[in-house]
Amino acid sequence: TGLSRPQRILKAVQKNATKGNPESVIAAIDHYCRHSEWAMNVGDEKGLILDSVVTEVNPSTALELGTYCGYSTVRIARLLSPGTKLITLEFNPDYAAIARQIIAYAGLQDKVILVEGPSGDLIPKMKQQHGIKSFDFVFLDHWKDRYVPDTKLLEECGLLRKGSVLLADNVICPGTPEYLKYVRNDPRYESRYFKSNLEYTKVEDGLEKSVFLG
Ligand SMILES: O=C(NCCCCCn1ccc2cnccc21)c1cc(-c2ccc(F)cc2)cc(O)c1O
Ligand SMILES: [Mg+2]
Repeated sequence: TGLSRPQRILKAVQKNATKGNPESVIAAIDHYCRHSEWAMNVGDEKGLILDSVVTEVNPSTALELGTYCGYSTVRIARLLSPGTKLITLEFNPDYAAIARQIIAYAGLQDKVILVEGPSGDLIPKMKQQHGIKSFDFVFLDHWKDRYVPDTKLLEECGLLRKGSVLLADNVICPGTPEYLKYVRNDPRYESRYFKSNLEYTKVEDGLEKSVFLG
C-alpha cells in the first residue's frame, strides 16, 4: 500500500535537505507539509514560539512528549548548548524509526535520546534510566488527554523544580481544556498563552507556557 506519511516526509528531507544542516531539514519538512500534504508537526509559525522559549530557558535537561517525525525534536536540539540532552518519548515504533533517521540526517543524534513507549510508564523511570534530577524544559505534544496526568506524574516523580518550564502544543486545536484549567488555576504555575495557528493552516491554535513555581 505504498509509503506512509512519515516515510514520505523522510523522503522529502533526503531529497531537499542538506545532511548535517538542521535548518534545511526544518525547511524541507515545512515546505513538504505546506505544499504537498499536511502533517501534525508543530510547524513553522508555532515553531518560532517554541524556538524563543527554548532559547530563553536554555535548558540543561529537556523532555519532549510526542516525537512523531522528529520535527520539533530537531527544532529544540539545534538550539541546545553542547553537553545538554533532549529526551524524547514516542509511543509508535514506526514514527520512532522515521524520527531517528530525520534526527540523524540533521546531525543531532548525539544530543537526542529517543525512548519508545507510553509516557505513563517511562516518566517514572527517568531518574534511574537517564540520571535525570529534574527537567528545565518540557514540550508536551502527545495524546492531548495525557497532558494533565503526565504533568501530575512529573510533579510526583520530583522531575520539576522551581522554574521548570512546560510548553504545551495544541491547547486550542485539537484542544486540551482540562490541561488549561489545571495550569491556569493551580497557584503553583504561572501560565501564559501564545496565540498562533494550527500548523500549515489558518485555524487558530496556540501554545501554553507554564512555569512551575515549586
Ligand atoms: O494528536 C496529535 N498529537 C499526538 C499524536 C499521538 C501521540 C502519541 N504519543 C506520542 C508519545 C507518547 C507517549 N505516551 C503516550 C502517547 C504518546 C496532534 C493532532 C493534531 C491535529 C490533528 C487533526 C486535526 F484536524 C487538527 C489537529 C495537531 C497536532 O499538533 C498534534 O500534536
Ligand atoms: Mg502538536
